[in-house]
Amino acid sequence: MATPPKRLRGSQSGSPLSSSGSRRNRKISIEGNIAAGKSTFVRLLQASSEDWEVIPEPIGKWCNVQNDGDDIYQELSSSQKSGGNLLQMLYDKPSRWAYTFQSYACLSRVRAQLQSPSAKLQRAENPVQFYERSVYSDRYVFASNLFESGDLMETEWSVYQDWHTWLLNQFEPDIALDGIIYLRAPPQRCMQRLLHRGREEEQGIPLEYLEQLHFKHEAWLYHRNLRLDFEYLTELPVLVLDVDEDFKNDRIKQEDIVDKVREFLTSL
Ligand SMILES: Nc1ncnc2c1ncn2[C@@H]1O[C@H](COP(=O)(O)OP(=O)(O)OP(=O)(O)O)[C@@H](O)[C@H]1O
Ligand SMILES: Nc1nc(=O)c2ncn([C@H]3C[C@H](O)[C@@H](CO)O3)c2[nH]1
Repeated sequence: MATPPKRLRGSQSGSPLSSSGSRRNRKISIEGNIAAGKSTFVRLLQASSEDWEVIPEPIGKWCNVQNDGDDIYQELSSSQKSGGNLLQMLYDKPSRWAYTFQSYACLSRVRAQLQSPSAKLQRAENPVQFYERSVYSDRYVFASNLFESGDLMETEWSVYQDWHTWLLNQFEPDIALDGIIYLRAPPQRCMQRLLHRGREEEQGIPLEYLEQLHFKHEAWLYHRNLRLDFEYLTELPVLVLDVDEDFKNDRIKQEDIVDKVREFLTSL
């Protein structure tokens, strides 16, 4: 069982202090169903404070898998190097690609959660890194759902959970979150936004899939009755924001949302 890292608290409204006395960077994950509006929300956050940095979901990497960084591939042409569009492969044939996808998604999320703050953030008074999803949604929403729908075999699910627990325990406290913001929207609204956005790989997604993912998010972050293997997660503060309504073109609603985020950060 993983326990939370020991942290020193700073002033009531400021960022906690690290053991060296400097302001400690806080890590917040933004969770929510497909097309709930996470990217839209993080763009709003990014524009709201110089102290806030967003680490987007590495979907570009999943849609164009490359053998980068490995010397033995240097001689290959770019088409030989390409591993293809893993997101498309997953949606076309989940039973074949679920395990590969979850491994790669988790690897890219560990990398993202270990990313050092930018130079600008290092100078910030109250630095906060916002992640679009986390190593936890990888497992407790997506992989778990793929297992329940029969697309991850029992052995694959066991192997995935084994290395997931081990890996995350190795990297704690560096990847531990300080809080989660759950963007909550009905699956029908997500479907509407998904179709409106028109990402090619997602056009065959049925409403039923979004309903399953919604159910997983609700159990984990709203009802909070999911069994978790990382002890600190059960106590982790969660801010639930209803994003059913359109706030894209409404400044007052946007300011209200940002105020709620500030208040949440102050409470951590
Ligand atoms: N509050 C909102 N009201 C109306 N439309 C919205 C709202 N939030 C997002 N949208 C629109 O819905 C679509 C999906 O939004 P977005 O790409 O931000 O979702 P996402 O949660 O990041 O998706 P994914 O899960 O695929 O990463 C976009 O076309 C966006 O413009
Ligand atoms: N199976 C699966 N596991 C994940 O960990 C995961 N994370 C994101 N996604 C899918 C949702 C969007 O289509 C698209 C962009 O969010 O990628 C995932 N799919």
